[in-house]
Amino acid sequence: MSVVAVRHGAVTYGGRHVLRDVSFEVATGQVVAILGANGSGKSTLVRTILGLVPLAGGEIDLFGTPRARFRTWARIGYVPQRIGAGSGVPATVGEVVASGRLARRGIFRPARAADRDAVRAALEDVGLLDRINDPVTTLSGGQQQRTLIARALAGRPDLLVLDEPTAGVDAASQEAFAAVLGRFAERGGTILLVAHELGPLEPLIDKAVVVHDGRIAYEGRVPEPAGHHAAPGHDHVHPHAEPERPAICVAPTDRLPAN
Ligand SMILES: Nc1ncnc2c1ncn2[C@@H]1O[C@H](COP(=O)(O)OP(=O)(O)OP(=O)(O)O)[C@@H](O)[C@H]1O
Repeated sequence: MSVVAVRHGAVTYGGRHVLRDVSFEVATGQVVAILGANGSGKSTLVRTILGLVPLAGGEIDLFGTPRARFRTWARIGYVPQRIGAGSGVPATVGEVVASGRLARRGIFRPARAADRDAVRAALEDVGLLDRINDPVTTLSGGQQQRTLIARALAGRPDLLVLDEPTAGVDAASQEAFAAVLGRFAERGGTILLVAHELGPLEPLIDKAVVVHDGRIAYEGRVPEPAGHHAAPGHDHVHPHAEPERPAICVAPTDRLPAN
C-alpha cells in the first residue's frame, strides 16, 4: 500500500511555478529522502503533501485517501526544521512533547496515563527524559531537534515527515537522530524526510527522490555526491562489488551559513 502518492503535482506561488508535474510514491515501511539544492522545492513538496500548501494541479493521496478527504492526521507526525523563534512562553521539554498527543486525545480531554506514558517513552527514545522539566530554550540546537522528533513520536504516528532534521545539528545529535529513526523504521514506521546532506541517515534510506528546479530529476538509490571520487582523501580503495551509483549533485555548496 502506498502511504503517500503524488501524481502530477503542481504548485505555484503568486503565479510562479515552484513544483511541476511531480509524481512519486512512498510505500508502507519505506524510508524516502527528498534531496536537492537550496530553493529546488523540497520543503514546498512536503508542505504540500501535509496540506499546508494548496495544489495548483495534480493529486495527492495519503494512506490511500485523497488528501482533501483525509482526516486521520494523527497518523502523521511532522518534524519541522526548527522550534519556532518562540512565543515568549518558556515551555518545558515535557510540554512540547505532550503537545504531540493533542491530535490523539482531542484538545479538551485532559491527559491520561497513556498520554503521559507516550511522552516519557518518546523522550526516552531520543535520550532526553532527564530534561523533561527543563525549558526547551535551555537545550542545544540538536537537543531541540530531538525534542521535536519526540513530539512527533509521542503521537504514535504511522508516517514521520521530517524537514531537514539534521541541518546545522552537531555530529552526536545526528547519530542520535539516525538511531531514533532507525528504531521507528524497524517497528514498521514509514519515513519521508527532506535533506540537504544525509550524513549518518544515509544507511536508512530505501529511496532517494531528487528535486531540481521544481521537477523530479531522479528517483532511485541514494546518489553519490558529484565530485565524490575527486574529493581529497578519496583513495579509491573500495572494492567495486556493488554497481556504481549514479552521481548526482545532492550536496552543493551553495548553502548559506546558519545564523
Ligand atoms: N511562501 C512562499 N511564497 C513565495 N515563494 C516561496 C514561498 N516559499 C518558498 N518559495 C519559493 O519557492 C521555491 C522553492 O522553495 P523551497 O523552500 O520549497 O525550496 P527548498 O528546496 O526546500 O529549499 P531549502 O533547501 O533552502 O529549504 C524557492 O524559489 C522559494 O523562494
